[in-house]
Amino acid sequence: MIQAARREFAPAKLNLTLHVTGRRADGYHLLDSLVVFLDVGDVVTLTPGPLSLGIRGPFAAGLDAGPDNLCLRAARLAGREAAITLEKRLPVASGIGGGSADAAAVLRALDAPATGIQTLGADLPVCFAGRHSRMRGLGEILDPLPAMPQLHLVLVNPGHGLSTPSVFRALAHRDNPAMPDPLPEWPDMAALIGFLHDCRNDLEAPAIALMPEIATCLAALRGADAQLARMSGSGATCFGLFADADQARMAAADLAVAHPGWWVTSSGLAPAKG
Ligand SMILES: C[C@](O)(CO)[C@H](O)COP(=O)(O)OP(=O)(O)OC[C@H]1O[C@@H](n2ccc(N)nc2=O)[C@H](O)[C@@H]1O
Ligand SMILES: Nc1ncnc2c1ncn2[C@@H]1O[C@H](COP(=O)(O)OP(=O)(O)OP(=O)(O)O)[C@@H](O)[C@H]1O
Repeated sequence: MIQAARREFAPAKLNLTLHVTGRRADGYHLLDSLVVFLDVGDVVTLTPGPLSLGIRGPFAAGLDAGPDNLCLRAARLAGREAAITLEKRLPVASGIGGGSADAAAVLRALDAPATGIQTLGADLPVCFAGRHSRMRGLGEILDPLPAMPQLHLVLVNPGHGLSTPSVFRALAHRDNPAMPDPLPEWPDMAALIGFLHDCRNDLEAPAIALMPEIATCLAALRGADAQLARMSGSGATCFGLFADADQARMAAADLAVAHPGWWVTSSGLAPAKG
């Protein structure tokens, strides 16, 4: 059992790019992705007590607190007991890694080692490290990114979850080109955005085929003057990059008014980890 209470932020994960470069015999896909962490996220609090989970917050209703919840699976993997409270602020099954972020936060709060964490999900290693990374392999090969300029983001989710396996199954071409190696430096946001325009999220087209509203989200971000709009992960959350924090905040406010059923928020990057 843990000795003292711990509170841990579980930042949203964003795939600025997601290239699917192959598929293994076991059906898992090889990825090449720029992954960054945001200043929006869930919060987990652990207090001494037998293993338990309570969920509150705006997206609590969409999530089961049973034994399959990734917070409980993470604690069991670590072999530790704690009373866990999850403040669910991120939409569930939305391509921004909520479950993986929560599991990683529980493991950090328990000072658990990284051993075996990928059994909880392909996004676990990057979320556990919590560092802006180039992520390859199935998600286990991580290289820190060159210094990132500050980004001014708006996240938009159409309000329905999307299953990751079904998006991978709907992918038409599985052998797509990787990102350049090595990656260039990005001295400012313009350089990064120029680079991102030459990259892709290969899961965007299959996700749109399954949930056409994703295309509406992307069009709305572009209509709000985003310099780049793209889907994250296996969707359905999309992000727009804006010129500055004020423009991002104003675009988020306008989009929220125009689309009351959507989850809309402005965000910056989480502070870089050393
Ligand atoms: C798409 C990403 O969000 C990109 O960051 C992640 O790779 C998905 O990570 P995750 O949600 O932790 O995914 P997991 O729970 O491990 O896998 C869900 C399902 O996605 C597919 N999957 C996932 C990762 C991967 N490299 N290849 C895959 O084919 C598999 O069908 C798998 O059963
Ligand atoms: N703590 C948790 N938070 C969110 N989802 C969880 C959690 N525990 C288990 N799950 C299950 O995991 C599934 C994926 O949820 P999650 O929010 O991690 O997806 P995602 O944002 O699409 O992730 P990714 O970007 O890694 O594909 C959901 O269907 C949900 O039922």
